[in-house]
Amino acid sequence: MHKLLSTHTLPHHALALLSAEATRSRQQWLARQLPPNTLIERAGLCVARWLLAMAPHAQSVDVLAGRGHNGADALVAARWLHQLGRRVRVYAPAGNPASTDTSTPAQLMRATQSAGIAVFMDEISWLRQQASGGTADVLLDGLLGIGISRAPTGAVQQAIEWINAQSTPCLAIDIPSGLHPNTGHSPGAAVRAVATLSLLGVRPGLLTGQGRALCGEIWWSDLQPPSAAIHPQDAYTPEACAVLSGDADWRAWQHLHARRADEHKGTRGAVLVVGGGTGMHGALWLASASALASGAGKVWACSLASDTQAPLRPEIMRWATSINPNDADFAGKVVVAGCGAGTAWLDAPNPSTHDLTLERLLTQTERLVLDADGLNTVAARPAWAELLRQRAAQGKSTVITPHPLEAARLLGTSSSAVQADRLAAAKALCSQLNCTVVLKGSGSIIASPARLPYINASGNAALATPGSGDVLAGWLGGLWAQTPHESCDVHRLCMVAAHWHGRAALGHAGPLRAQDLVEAMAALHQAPARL
Ligand SMILES: NC(=O)C1=CN([C@@H]2O[C@H](COP(=O)(O)OP(=O)(O)OC[C@H]3O[C@@H](n4cnc5c(N)ncnc54)[C@H](OP(=O)(O)O)[C@@H]3O)[C@@H](O)[C@H]2O)[C@@H](O)CC1
Ligand SMILES: [K+]
Repeated sequence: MHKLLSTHTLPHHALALLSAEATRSRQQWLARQLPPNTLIERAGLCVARWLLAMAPHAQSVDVLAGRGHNGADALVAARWLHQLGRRVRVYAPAGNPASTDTSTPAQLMRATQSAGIAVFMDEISWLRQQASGGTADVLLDGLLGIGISRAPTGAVQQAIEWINAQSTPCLAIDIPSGLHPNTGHSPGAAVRAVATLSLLGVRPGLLTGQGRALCGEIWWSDLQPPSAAIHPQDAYTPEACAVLSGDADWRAWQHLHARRADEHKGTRGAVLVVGGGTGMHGALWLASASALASGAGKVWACSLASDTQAPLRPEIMRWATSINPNDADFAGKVVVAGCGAGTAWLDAPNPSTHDLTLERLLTQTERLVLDADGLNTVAARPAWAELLRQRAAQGKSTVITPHPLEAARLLGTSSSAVQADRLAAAKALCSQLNCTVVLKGSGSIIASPARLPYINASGNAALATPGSGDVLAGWLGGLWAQTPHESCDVHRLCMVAAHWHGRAALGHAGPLRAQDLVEAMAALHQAPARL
């Protein structure tokens, strides 16, 4: 049993994630090699141990069991907890299985009743029992697992709503009931747990969309005895559908790009940030300050408005081709474009103010991070979307960093449709625009052509503040500028930048204001390892 994620901890290593379908095939593969019901018995014992470790004080446990195998896990756990002297009550809202039902969950239900555990089959008797017997110390959610096929209705829906109305903490078996294991979307009512124990691997839905908010702390178990040959749970598992980022990749980037004693600013790359339309200079300055704090050697900021204010940091150079004619080409620079750009590129730009039209950036830059209003502009101009799409074939690299609404505009759909399946949306954008996509939001997704998507493990609601996305775009541009072309894996680089961004918020109750976020990220630069 391993702790994967909490408000104060992140996974050390990247972890391969399994879809519900891949989990089922793994389950069947394991079941064929073991005596009947071994996995369910292991799962139930594992859940009981976990509950006792999470709530050692708990003397009474209310177990909610559905009619599938998630409920079966709950019933095995109930039996163990009962044997260990806890007061256990079971509520099975789907009712008594038919006497002719020989399925494992039905057999376990009969065994639970024969073991003398109090089992309630209807809501009225359950609520009466609550009123007379008092509340339990902890709730165990085994209503629905990865077999969810629709939004919960009827007695199951009511049981979910009952759980969420209690002040008693709820621990979820495998997945909070009602949450979709692959998408992280809940089509209706879903349990809000304080912790979730994922079984036989981890599904992506726990880690993106509503998953992080509903799961609480995330734990997992491969259900293998310690001596067993473990099915490899690393980033190279062939059945994986995505990979969760870990600290190790982030640390490795820092190790590989540590500053050597003989370096100077010219060896740390150059970034040009373009944005800051009228009234939105803050976004430009935040992205520029972030690129600078990431370690980039030279940072220019180009404002798309004429009423430019002083930059946030004196180290940042102002870009105007009339001022710096020698710097007027993009060679060797990473360009971060769009932060606070507003509609500057759609309204006919004034060439005397700047000559950085979006068309020019799309056709001439070698390495481009397109953010915010740069994306809204592309969404509004199909011809520019086509220019973006063609960049890969011309050997130019592009990263786009949309939030769900920007992604929806690019895909011609709604943000709720994007949020209903974030992995699919990121992959669709990636293939539509032939570039790397960082889909922001809870559990950011990084998708690149022909690569397994990453889900970012770090980050929390402290980052849900204005300017936070500008900081990410600038930091990403800064890291990219410091990574030599020949060794640059842009997909991985985006994961490192997103992980770094979220890591700065670890343990913050929030809100983390964007300027403070830049400083918090800068504080995470690490000294090179020593002997
Ligand atoms: N088998 C094993 O060896 C192992 C299994 N494991 C465990 O099994 C879990 C998967 O079990 P599972 O496949 O039985 O699905 P599960 O999630 O319990 O529910 C299916 C039932 O719910 C019903 N139902 C569906 N949607 C509904 C809705 N919205 N509202 C109401 N009802 C709804 C559905 O009914 P139906 O759609 O058929 O009408 C069906 O009766 C997995 O998450 C893990 O905990 C692990 O311990 C490892 C070993
Ligand atoms: K559950």
